[in-house]
Amino acid sequence: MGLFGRLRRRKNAQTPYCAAVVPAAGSAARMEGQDKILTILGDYPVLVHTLRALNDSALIQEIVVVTRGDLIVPVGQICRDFAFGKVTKVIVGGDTRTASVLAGAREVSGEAELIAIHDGARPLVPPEVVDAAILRAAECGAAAPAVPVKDTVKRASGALVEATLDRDSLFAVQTPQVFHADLIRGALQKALDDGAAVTDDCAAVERIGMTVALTEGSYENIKITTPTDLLIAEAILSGRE
Ligand SMILES: Nc1ccn([C@@H]2O[C@H](COP(=O)(O)OP(=O)(O)OP(=O)(O)O)[C@@H](O)[C@H]2O)c(=O)n1
Ligand SMILES: C[C@](O)(CO)[C@H](O)COP(=O)(O)O
Repeated sequence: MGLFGRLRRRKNAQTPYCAAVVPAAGSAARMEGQDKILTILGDYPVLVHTLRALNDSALIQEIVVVTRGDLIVPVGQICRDFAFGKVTKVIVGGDTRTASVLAGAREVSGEAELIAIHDGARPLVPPEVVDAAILRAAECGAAAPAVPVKDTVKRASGALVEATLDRDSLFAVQTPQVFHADLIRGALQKALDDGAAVTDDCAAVERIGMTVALTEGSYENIKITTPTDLLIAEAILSGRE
């Protein structure tokens, strides 16, 4: 039976077994010297917020954390200290996000039919965003949360505008991006083999001709990329208390 046939058959049954892969092996080059994975947000490291959101999801059965070699010990300690019982492995990632995600996707258990890839640097993902992406991927094999872009977006050459893009068709994509396990392993391997620089996992799937469904994201599901994002994240967190 084909990839999507197997998933469709389960549509009205239990949600397929879903493993999360958390890429947290980046170098945080845009953070002006702060290590964004371990930096404190509210009372806890960023990664603690991220893992708590995934560990608490009833639709996620196991979690593989991918980190840098120099962070293996502190990250492992965090998983024990905070009793994240679904974390089965903490492994070392690669030079690119794609290599890190693929390393994690290869370490999930054979039971996993779906893999939800969620940036370690997106600590504020709401539970309904996680659920919606997993449930949609269970139906169609590939899904990711997104929000409509709020700015007017220009295409430019240097500092000269070439065109104003149609905002109604533009979305900012987030994580978790959820895929059938074999599909994402194959797509990421092909992207690496081809030397294709993809900035998200959907792009690896798109480039082999597969369709990705979008689900409702959240403007609070920001990625900590620059120091300003940490300030915004603190404000979002305070608003939740
Ligand atoms: N080789 C890499 C690069 C990135 N990531 C992870 O992918 C997520 C999204 O990447 P990004 O925000 O770009 O993180 P960094 O690569 O650390 O940031 P920068 O590009 O500023 O160095 C982060 O959780 C990051 O740790 C990873 O696991 N392995
Ligand atoms: C995967 C991602 O978070 C989706 O928005 C994003 O593409 C990562 O990109 P970055 O280049 O690592 O910031």
